[in-house]
Amino acid sequence: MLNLKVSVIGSGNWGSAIAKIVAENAAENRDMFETDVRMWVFEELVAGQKLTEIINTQHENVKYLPGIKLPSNVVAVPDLLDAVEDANLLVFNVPHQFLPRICSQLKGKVPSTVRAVSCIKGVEVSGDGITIIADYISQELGIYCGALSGANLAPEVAQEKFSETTIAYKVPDPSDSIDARVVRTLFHRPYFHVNVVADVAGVSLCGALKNIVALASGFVDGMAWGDNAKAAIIRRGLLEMTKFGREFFPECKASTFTEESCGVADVITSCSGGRNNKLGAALIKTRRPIFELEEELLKGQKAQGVTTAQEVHEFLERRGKLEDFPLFTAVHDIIFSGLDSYALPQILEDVEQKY
Ligand SMILES: NC(=O)c1ccc[n+]([C@@H]2O[C@H](COP(=O)([O-])OP(=O)(O)OC[C@H]3O[C@@H](n4cnc5c(N)ncnc54)[C@H](O)[C@@H]3O)[C@@H](O)[C@H]2O)c1
Ligand SMILES: O=P(O)(O)OC[C@H](O)CO
Repeated sequence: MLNLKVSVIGSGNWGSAIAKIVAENAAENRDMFETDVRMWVFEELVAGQKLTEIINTQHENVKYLPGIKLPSNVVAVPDLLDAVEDANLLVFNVPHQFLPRICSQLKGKVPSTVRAVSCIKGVEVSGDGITIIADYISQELGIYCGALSGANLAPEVAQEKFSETTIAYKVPDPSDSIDARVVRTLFHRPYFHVNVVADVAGVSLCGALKNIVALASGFVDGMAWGDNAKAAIIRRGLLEMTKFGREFFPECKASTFTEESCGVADVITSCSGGRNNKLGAALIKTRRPIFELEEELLKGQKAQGVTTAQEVHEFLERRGKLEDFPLFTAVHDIIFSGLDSYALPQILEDVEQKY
């Protein structure tokens, strides 16, 4: 009996869907996990009632994952430190811009034997440095952290429609009771197939960078340019994603970008039904400020590509590499500098020979 206590940090669209999966598996694998799964909720009032109370009584996150019944062993907890107390395994799942504050609250309060998996799609940039989220969590909290990322639109996963995902997890200590088998057991479902690999950097970068590509594919939708243009954006986006990985994270495996769910598959799904794609299209159609549109369209959910495009742009600029990533640069400039999206073919043509 391992009796591992699992806590999910985050309760948004994906946070709630992942808490559902983890709770289903905790209930079915009592030899490995404690049945109750705590889910930290950033407390807010919904129609005058605390969201944690609604989740714990109605078993539904009515704001961020409406229409989906959560298992009764998902326990919503408003206090972050209460949510992680005595936990053996932490599952991080918040929009990445909120992570630094969460980590600063947890710093020094989590034993080094605790293990973590990050489901967050983003990066941390400071100065001319860039850090994948799993490493950021490891550095801030002094614990090992792996990464989960895949072609996983949360509403479809929550409705138990078939999808696949990739988990990068390298057991940090051979004596660990939390190994790849335990991690897979926690996340794998008949409708949610998990493949465990070792490439934490590759899996993390795929998840972060595809959101920039999805914004560009939204621009294509906004201009009604059709499927050929979208395929071109996907191709160029994948080239820039792999080039970025090769150049700044040489430990990445090329096969992660092509063979795993977190790679090509996630680019395809995000460029079809994702929030970043939707926001990119709305931007081109309205030319309204992006964060205003995000609030209006997503109602509290976040499109991570916007902040990631800003962060990646800042990093590339400091490194003098903007010209080597014309699509990433154009996405930033279309959102923040008023670049005309109709210039995309010209921009991409000018640099074609660089690949
Ligand atoms: N939604 C999806 O389909 C999906 C799928 C795969 C991966 N992801 C990734 O998962 C991560 C989490 O996304 P999500 O969809 O669960 O979130 P979301 O977009 O639904 O964001 C809303 C969440 O942010 C929280 N929040 C708002 N203000 C906050 C604050 N100041 N501090 C802390 N939390 C605050 C809200 O309480 C809510 O839980 C992201 O990196 C995202 O890219 C999302
Ligand atoms: O809705 P998006 O654009 O945040 O994408 C959601 C998931 O990352 C798709 O895998």
